[in-house]
Amino acid sequence: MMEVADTKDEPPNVPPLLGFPDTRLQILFQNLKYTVQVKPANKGGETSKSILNDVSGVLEPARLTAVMGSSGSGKTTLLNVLAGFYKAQDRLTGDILVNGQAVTKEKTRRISGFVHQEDVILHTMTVREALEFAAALKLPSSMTAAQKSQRAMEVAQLLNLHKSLDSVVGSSMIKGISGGEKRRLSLGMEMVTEPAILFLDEPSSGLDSFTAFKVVHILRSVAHLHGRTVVCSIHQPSSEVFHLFDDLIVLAAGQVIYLGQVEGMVGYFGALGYHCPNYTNPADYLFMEVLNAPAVTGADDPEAAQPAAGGAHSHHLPHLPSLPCRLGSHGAASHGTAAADKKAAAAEAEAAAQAVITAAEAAHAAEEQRIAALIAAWGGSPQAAALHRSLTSRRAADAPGISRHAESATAPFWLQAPLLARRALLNAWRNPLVFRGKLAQTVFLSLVVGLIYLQVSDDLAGVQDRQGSLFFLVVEGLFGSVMGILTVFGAEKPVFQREFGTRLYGLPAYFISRWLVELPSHILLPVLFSCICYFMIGYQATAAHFGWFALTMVLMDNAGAALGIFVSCLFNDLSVALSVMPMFLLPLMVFSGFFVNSDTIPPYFTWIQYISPMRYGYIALAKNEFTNLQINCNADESCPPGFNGNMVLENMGFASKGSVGQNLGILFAMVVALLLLAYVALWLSVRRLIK
Ligand SMILES: Nc1ncnc2c1ncn2[C@@H]1O[C@H](COP(=O)(O)OP(=O)(O)OP(=O)(O)O)[C@@H](O)[C@H]1O
Repeated sequence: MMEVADTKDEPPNVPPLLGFPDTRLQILFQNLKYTVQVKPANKGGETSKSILNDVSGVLEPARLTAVMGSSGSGKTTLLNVLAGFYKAQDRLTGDILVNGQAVTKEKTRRISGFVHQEDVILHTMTVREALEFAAALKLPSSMTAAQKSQRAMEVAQLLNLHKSLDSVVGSSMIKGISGGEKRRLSLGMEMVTEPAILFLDEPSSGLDSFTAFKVVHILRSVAHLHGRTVVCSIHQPSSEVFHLFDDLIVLAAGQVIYLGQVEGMVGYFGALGYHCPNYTNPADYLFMEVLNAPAVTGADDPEAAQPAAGGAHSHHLPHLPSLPCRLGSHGAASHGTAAADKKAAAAEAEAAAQAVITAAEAAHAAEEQRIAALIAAWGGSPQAAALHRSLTSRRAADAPGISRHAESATAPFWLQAPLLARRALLNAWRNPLVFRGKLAQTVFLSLVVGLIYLQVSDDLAGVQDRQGSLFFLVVEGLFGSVMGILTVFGAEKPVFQREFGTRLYGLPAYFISRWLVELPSHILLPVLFSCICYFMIGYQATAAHFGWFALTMVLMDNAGAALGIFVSCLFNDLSVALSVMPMFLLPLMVFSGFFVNSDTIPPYFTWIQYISPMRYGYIALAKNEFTNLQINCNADESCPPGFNGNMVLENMGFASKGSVGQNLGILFAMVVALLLLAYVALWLSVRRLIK
């Protein structure tokens, strides 16, 4: 199958992509079996599901290989397995060798690029930015920024994206580039480096036939001119596109039914009795005649229900009984006759429906048998025997190994972090509603709380107002920021997971840059909040008191943000994260010292108060406000003699709970701990992508 025999013209205007070394990698896979654990809906326990079964083959460098098969036949799974994108808990047996060398998932990722079936690109980026971002991070550091940028533009030109360079990618909410342009952009982001192996899962889906032809032609050139190993899963290509491929792997029910040169496919299945009519697209023939039996075209046509001549290829549905077609009876029929008629009609309809079900089941069983026969035919074919001999001899032959040039570069942290920070800033800038929403919420809530507690009195009623307002502020500081970040971070997580999975950047650079970009808003907004409500409420009016107050609000906001990131990392689904958030927040709130005096908390719940940021925030605010506060009780209020703020703190159980500074120190440590937990949770959520 696999010598480089090129009889087709290369497309005229494909520039040589890069002066990258001509590293040629051959992938050999033998007896691959891949099984996943599935939890059937509405049933307990897990069951194993076999997806690939005894799949063997070879993918040659400088060849363009198509993987074809019906939907669900295992094409995506085969590409994922070969490219190292599968979960550690799933079971893969068999061998995958690259240039004769066994490879880890991580190594495979370093020597290959993968264009996934779904395009996941940050929706606020423009086409230019997305390509330049990929080029800046993936191309070697020996290239200058200008060279990387030029490379990105070359790829844009090649993929006909140059007219949309400044359009944003867009999302379901924001109109951006078209689906086909998005597909080409995903391809371009991988092609900037021209990896030694390029896997593409349905690169032409969503493209018109001319663009699909152009894209596949480019892939063919990349393979032929630069010695790359290019493998695409593809659905129903046009005849022109089909003939651009060199080699073909056909899968059915997770097994190989053909592997060889594209040109040999029709002859192979023809020998099995699947005749390809003249002037038919071979890909259509494969899908319509070989992979799927044609349905009955006319149930009443006796010829259509007969097996095809030759017998090997008889796969029509059995003749179905025609359904009764009754017109409503108008006239003089008696009630009794009508009821009997109705009953007979119902019985007839039921029998007909049953016959349809039985016929469908029989057709399904016949179809399974037919596919099993195709699998067996391939297993016993001389082509498969030759392939196995060749695989065995190649394994034994001196393996050339993988040249280090084949491994794509990973940008260092100092390059990744600023690029990610810049992108996050641009993202925030282009999502102004998020910031405006937060600003409006800050101003609105600070005015509301300011107006509710406007100029608290210094009598006993004022003590209650101070306690209530301080607790409200602590809760608002945490809740507001938790919810804000949970939605933003949760929505962005799929992009991070995809980019991290394709080794665009590492977790430290992403996490630190993302946090640093978030940080200013988690400082400025709580300070603004404090400025508005502090003086409206009329707390102790000294610079030191205000300073501690604002610092507490900043730390509460940051604790909320860190908690929000932590929870959004724990759950892959944003709606789950949102719905479980109260479960985290309510206990922290209840045991913060406002609802239950901290000295009277039941012993089995005491630990919760120590992990509640709201507790430390509330103690800090209460101490800041009540320490040495003069309270002037009215004549009608029953105050103990010498009643003052220090006695209020005694009553609240806070007198012995450390100074304002100490509580803020603990709060700061909690913010750091929550950020570390969030980092670990994020790492765990993506670990399966690389382990
Ligand atoms: N993690 C999984 N859990 C359960 N079933 C899975 C899993 N991954 C794949 N499958 C099943 O394995 C089969 C092959 O899936 P795969 O996505 O590889 O098919 P495909 O040929 O690429 O299909 P399509 O052309 O529709 O994309 C399907 O029946 C699919 O439902």
